[in-house]
Formats: sequence, structure tokens, C-alpha cells
Amino acid sequence: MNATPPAASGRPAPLRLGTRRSALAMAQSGLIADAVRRVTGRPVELVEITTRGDVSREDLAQIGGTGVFATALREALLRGEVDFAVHSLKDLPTAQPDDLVLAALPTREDPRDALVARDGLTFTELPPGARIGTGSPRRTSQLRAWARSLGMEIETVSIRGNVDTRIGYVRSGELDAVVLAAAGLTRLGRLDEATEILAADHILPAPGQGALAVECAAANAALAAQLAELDDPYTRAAVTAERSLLAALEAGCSAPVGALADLLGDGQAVTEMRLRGAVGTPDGSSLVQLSITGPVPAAPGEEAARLMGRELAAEMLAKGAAGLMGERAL
Ligand SMILES: NCc1[nH]cc(CCC(=O)O)c1CC(=O)O
Repeated sequence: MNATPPAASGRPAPLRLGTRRSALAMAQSGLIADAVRRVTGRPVELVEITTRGDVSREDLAQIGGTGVFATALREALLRGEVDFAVHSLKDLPTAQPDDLVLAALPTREDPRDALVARDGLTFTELPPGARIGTGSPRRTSQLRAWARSLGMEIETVSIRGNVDTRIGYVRSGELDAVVLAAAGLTRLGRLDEATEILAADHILPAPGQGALAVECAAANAALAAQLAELDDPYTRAAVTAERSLLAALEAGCSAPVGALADLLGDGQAVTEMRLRGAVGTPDGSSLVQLSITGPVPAAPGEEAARLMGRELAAEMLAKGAAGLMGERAL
């Protein structure tokens, strides 16, 4: 008889982690795989999955926005081909499917954007007419608004591709600078290539930027409970507020919306959360930027965070946010 179950060999069956193949996705999955091995005591194996966003050179907005990255991983989860998946939270649509759960939102990395410019330049040191690459309407809008406020002249150039490709445009001299998430650079061990971390006062990051989401099937409650040990309730509160703002603005994941929740403390404990939001026109000529501050209740605090996001969205919409987003030409 050859029906020995894996556990009988003394080694528990490995958990299968579905991941995209990009260097960044592999780095992020590797980090979470290590943490999951720690909390479950089980081996974790990486299962590579190709998404349409990885193989297509089409504009992301044309093939359904950044949600394309998540879709293939989610299909593999629901088919039972993998046990859990790691996403960049900012690439996940705000509507959560009923049959999947974000079991853990681990402590987020630096949420800010970073500038990688030639010759060590910072943003304000860029020469007139500098060409800055980004594929993000949010970054384009805010970079142009910031330049405008300084009386600076810049040109934004639409680019796509992985981190290496994007930095390559600067190294080759094709562009003066590119803007990338600092968290991505950190996870790839390349933060030293950033010439400036862009202050959130100027460039408000994407909702959820710098945070990873660990997702599994809702039906797999035992695994969800184990993965939940990796959850950071403060990260969860912050990104819940940011994503609730995004959802209430009825903006897609490629919309020019920036949002960042900061947790404020009295030195002993976190007591308050400040949520900032920004929406602008593609040319940066008009920008609505507002913030609200509220108490952070004891864990989980998710509903309070959601309410804060909705409240700020209502204030931004009253100041004309919808009109600005409507003007964007995709
Ligand atoms: N849309 C691509 C993407 N999704 C997540 C990150 C970075 C890591 C993160 O924000 O957690 C990036 C690259 C970038 O924006 O430079």
C-alpha cells in the first residue's frame, strides 16, 4: 500500500503561495513566506502565476486597471491551486470578493514615493524642461501641481514596466528622473538609488501604498486564523481609511487619487489618525487636498477608519473632487 499521507512522514504538507514572477512580487512573496513559515511551522512553496498585466504591453487602463495583477492570483486561489497569495495592497480593487479574505495586512513599509534622478538630483534641482517618467495619473497630476507651485517647468512622460525597466530610462539618459514607490525599492534592496524621498505634503501616495495584503479563501478559516497572526491592526486601520476614501470617491485604482493616514501618538500609545486626501486634474492645474483627524479606537477600529474615509470623501466631493476626476483623459 502506498497511501501514506504526507504528515505521516513527519513533515507537514507545504502551503502553496501564489505569486507573480516580477522581481518585486518575488521579493514580497519571499518576505511573507518566511513570516508564514515562522507562525505556522509549515513549509511554504512559491507557485508562479502569470497575470495579464505582466504579459501585456497595453496601457493598464485599457486592460482593466491595476486589478489585472490580482485577478489571476485570485482565480488560482478560488480554484484551490494555491493556498494563499500576496498582493501589493495598492493594486487591489477596493471591493472585496465575498469568497476571499484579506487575512493579514502586515506592518507597512514607508508609504511615500521616491524620485530616482540622474546625477543625484532632487526634484527642485531638476533643470527647466526636465523629463520625468511615470505611468500613474496620480503622480503626474501631483508632480505637475508641485512644479507649478514652484514656477518650475517639467515634462511628464508616460512609462510602464517593472522597477528595473523604469530606473533604466534614467540610467540610459532617456529621462531625467522617474518616480517609484519607496517600498518597492526597499524590498528590492535598491532604496539607495533614490535621490529623494518625496514628502507626502507634495506627493501624497496611492491608497494602501507600501502595504502588502495576504489573501486566502474565506472557506479556509483555519488558515485565515493562522495568517491573521501577521496582521498589524494599525496598518489595517490606516489603509482601511485610505481605501474607504478611494471607494467613496468612486475612483478606480488608476485614478489620480492620493491618500495617506498617519497614526499620531502621545509617546505611549497611538491616539489619533490623520487622513489626508488629494485629487487633481491630469495637468496639475487644479488640486483638491484636504485632511481630517479622528480618534483611533481600540482594535480593530476598522469601522471607524471606514467612516473617516467616507467623511473625507464627502468633504472632497463638496469641493469639486468629482469634476476634477471627470476631466481626466484616459
Ligand atoms: N503598480 C505597481 C506597484 N505596485 C506596488 C508597488 C510598490 C510597492 C508598494 O506600493 O507596496 C508598485 C511599483 C511602484 O509603484 O513603484
